[in-house]
Amino acid sequence: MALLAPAEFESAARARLPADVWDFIAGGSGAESTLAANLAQFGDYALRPRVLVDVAGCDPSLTLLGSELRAPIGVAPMAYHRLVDPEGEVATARATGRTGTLLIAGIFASRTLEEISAAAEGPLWLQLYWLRRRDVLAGLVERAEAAGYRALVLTVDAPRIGRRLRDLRNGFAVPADVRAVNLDPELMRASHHGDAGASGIETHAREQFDPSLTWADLAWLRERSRLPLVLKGILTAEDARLAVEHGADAVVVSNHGGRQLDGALPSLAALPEVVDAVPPEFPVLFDGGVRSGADVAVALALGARAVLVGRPVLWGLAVGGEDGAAQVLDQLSSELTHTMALLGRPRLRGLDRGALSERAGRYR
Ligand SMILES: Cc1cc2nc3c(=O)[nH]c(=O)nc-3n(C[C@H](O)[C@H](O)[C@H](O)COP(=O)(O)O)c2cc1C
Ligand SMILES: O=C(O)C(=O)c1ccccc1
Repeated sequence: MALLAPAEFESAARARLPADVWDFIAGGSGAESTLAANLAQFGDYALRPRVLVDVAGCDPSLTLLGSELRAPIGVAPMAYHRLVDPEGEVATARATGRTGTLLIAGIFASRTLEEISAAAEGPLWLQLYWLRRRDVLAGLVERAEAAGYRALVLTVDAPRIGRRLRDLRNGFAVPADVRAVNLDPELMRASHHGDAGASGIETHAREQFDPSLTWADLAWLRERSRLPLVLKGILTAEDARLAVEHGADAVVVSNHGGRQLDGALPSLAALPEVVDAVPPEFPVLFDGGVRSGADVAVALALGARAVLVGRPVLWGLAVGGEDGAAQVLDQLSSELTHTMALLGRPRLRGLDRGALSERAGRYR
């Protein structure tokens, strides 16, 4: 049966993946309360459609930090796309190119930065974790610039990895044939050895991530690159202001898809305070629980400039490789256009809080 909406790819993907890989992708940290709340929070909002507005030229295109997009939609940085498809990030890059969406490749990509950029027709950004080995980080930044990546996304919500109980129970280890090929194998060794009580991912992050990173260190990264710097994992007005003060070019409101601090506020609940804390033109991106074009519209109406989508892209990739990922992205983007038309807001700028009705826990 045809899969007609992003959410319909979930069970099809699950049926195709080994149980421990499924758990790694689907899971969150702790009791998974933040994971669930990310989805549930969209239920606080309903759309307020205006009628008899000319929507003949509905247009969701935009330029974001110099990157031209056909829709305000990007693929959130995720490790190891080869866990779900043999072509991995190369397939994802072709899918974003076809759909005019953004790809944020992860530092733990399972294809080289150069292979990914050769496959990408559209804009490409690179996500980084702050490794203890700053020389390795500097090398990656240099390679990214040379390969045409257009922004750096530093993930700031992971001084250590969240306690992901599914991965601990499964003793999840990254399979030997799926590798973070942009990093020295020596740095990645722990990722491939899970056992009951310790996932490979957690051990690896404990060894390699620098938990002493603070705001003052950002200058080091700034000095090494002229690319725009995006901070991913901001959930409060206080940190949004600090991000602006320390020269970030954008932030991503995110709780890492419920995979880091369990009990953290749902991403959508944090969005308005972050938007209100930054200057009017400062780009605020959003991720966490976006599963439909209507969800995209809600996040945009709350002030996000663009949204990132995580798990649904891996579902698409697992089900149909490049075509599957492209279908998910295409569906999100055409659902958004459809929503804008029926909502009577044919322009992204017209999507504001007036498009929403808010009642806690009421609508879904
Ligand atoms: C399998 C998987 C791997 C991820 N790997 C990373 C990563 O390496 N770096 C990062 O910043 N975020 C990572 N994330 C978090 C995503 O970038 C994003 O914040 C989250 O998935 C958004 O929520 P959603 O899946 O509900 O759309 C990962 C998420 C998943 C599901
Ligand atoms: O960031 C993550 O969520 C994640 O799953 C991950 C994967 C590899 C290394 C570190 C974190």
